Amino acid sequence: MSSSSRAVARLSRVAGHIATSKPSTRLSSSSAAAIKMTHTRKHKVAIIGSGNWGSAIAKILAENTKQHTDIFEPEVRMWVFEEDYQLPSSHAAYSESEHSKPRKLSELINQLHENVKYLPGVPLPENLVADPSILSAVKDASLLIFNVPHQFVSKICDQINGNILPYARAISCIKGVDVSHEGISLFSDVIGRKLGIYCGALSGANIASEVALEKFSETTIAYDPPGTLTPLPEEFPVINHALWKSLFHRPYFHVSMIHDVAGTSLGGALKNVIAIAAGFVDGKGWGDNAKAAVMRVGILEMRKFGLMFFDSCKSETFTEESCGVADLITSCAGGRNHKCAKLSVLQKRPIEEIENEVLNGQKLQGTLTAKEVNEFLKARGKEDDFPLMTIVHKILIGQAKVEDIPHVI
Ligand SMILES: NC(=O)c1ccc[n+]([C@@H]2O[C@H](COP(=O)([O-])OP(=O)(O)OC[C@H]3O[C@@H](n4cnc5c(N)ncnc54)[C@H](O)[C@@H]3O)[C@@H](O)[C@H]2O)c1
Ligand SMILES: O=P(O)(O)OC[C@H](O)CO
Repeated sequence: MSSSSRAVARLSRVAGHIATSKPSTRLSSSSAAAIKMTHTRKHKVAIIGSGNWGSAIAKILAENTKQHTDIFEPEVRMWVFEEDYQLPSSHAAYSESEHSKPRKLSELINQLHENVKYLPGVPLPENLVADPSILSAVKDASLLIFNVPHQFVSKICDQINGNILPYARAISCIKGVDVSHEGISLFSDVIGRKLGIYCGALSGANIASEVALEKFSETTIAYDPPGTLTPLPEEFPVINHALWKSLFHRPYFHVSMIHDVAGTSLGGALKNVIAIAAGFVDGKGWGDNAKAAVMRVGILEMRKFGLMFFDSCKSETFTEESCGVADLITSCAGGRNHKCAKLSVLQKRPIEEIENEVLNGQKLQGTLTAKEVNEFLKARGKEDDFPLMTIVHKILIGQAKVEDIPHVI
């Protein structure tokens, strides 16, 4: 084992996340029936985050808590990073007396049942309550769903540390990695370590706007808790694969449950870097064959990265699950990272300028991830093992050109 993978394995153990070689499980859509009905308490669900994906997932959660009231409290709290928002006069609910000035986004969401800024045009269930106080949002929640751009996670965990149920369990829907001088960590591990709870991961080929419009897609949830957690009181329904499936699965959003948290998280994080390369190639107008070459090399580098640095990572997660190759394909076709990279080539402008101009407050994850992954690889002398991810970072910082991409394919 290399020194870096030893360091990573140490970090994983500190986080209490030691992967096993358990096989993946695929559950039937009637998994709610598989949950024993001997409990007297129900799970309360909170979602931390209300951006584009945060709101789309919150909609799913609220639909399912309303449907499975034997397992879940119907009300879902959604933490909103508060901001003022001016409702456009073209909005159907606009009234001169109420909306002529900017209003708090959380108030608008609760009044209109729509996240008018980050998921406009999509009705949200009325049992979804926007909450600008993070402590109030997570209070008494036994199921915590983290869904914010990855750069904000650490601070959020610091804010809620000590204010959550000790037996809560979490799922991270975040696509990114945490790089520090100690090494690289999955956000599921960061959340678990900072809060002293267990956190699994959800990731898949899931463009938020499509999921929100209930166009069919599938996703992967990885959940593999160690046996050393603060026990869940017996009054609650047990938190297992069947329970998570009841919370996330919809007729239009199919869930595959597996145990490989590292592979699931890394697929979502690293494809964002490859999607930038695909956007560069499309910006140049090199065609679908060139983009396919980028995607082929991209999935190989993603898998190599996982297997080299995370002991628990499984090859098949990248090739067989939605969080692997399928997410890479959709992101290289219709994702924000691809779109902004393409526009930056077409308009010959930095990608950050494009991000600020066209995303209306939504955040790219690939630019920061390219930098973070490069820092990690460079410190270990491994840049040459990952030439595509390395060249993307160099193009972003002006040390290479898009024309250099074919040389690393
Ligand atoms: N949008 C998608 O299609 C999609 C799909 C799957 C996964 N993801 C992943 O889900 C995660 C969340 O993405 P998203 O699309 O919901 O977010 P987003 O891109 O819409 O980002 C905007 C959100 O960030 C919040 N924010 C801004 N500044 C903040 C701060 N200082 N502290 C805390 N929050 C702040 C905003 O209030 C808003 O809720 C990301 O890791 C992303 O890669 C996104
Ligand atoms: O829009 P992107 O590039 O952040 O990608 C969105 C999702 O991750 C696609 O699965």
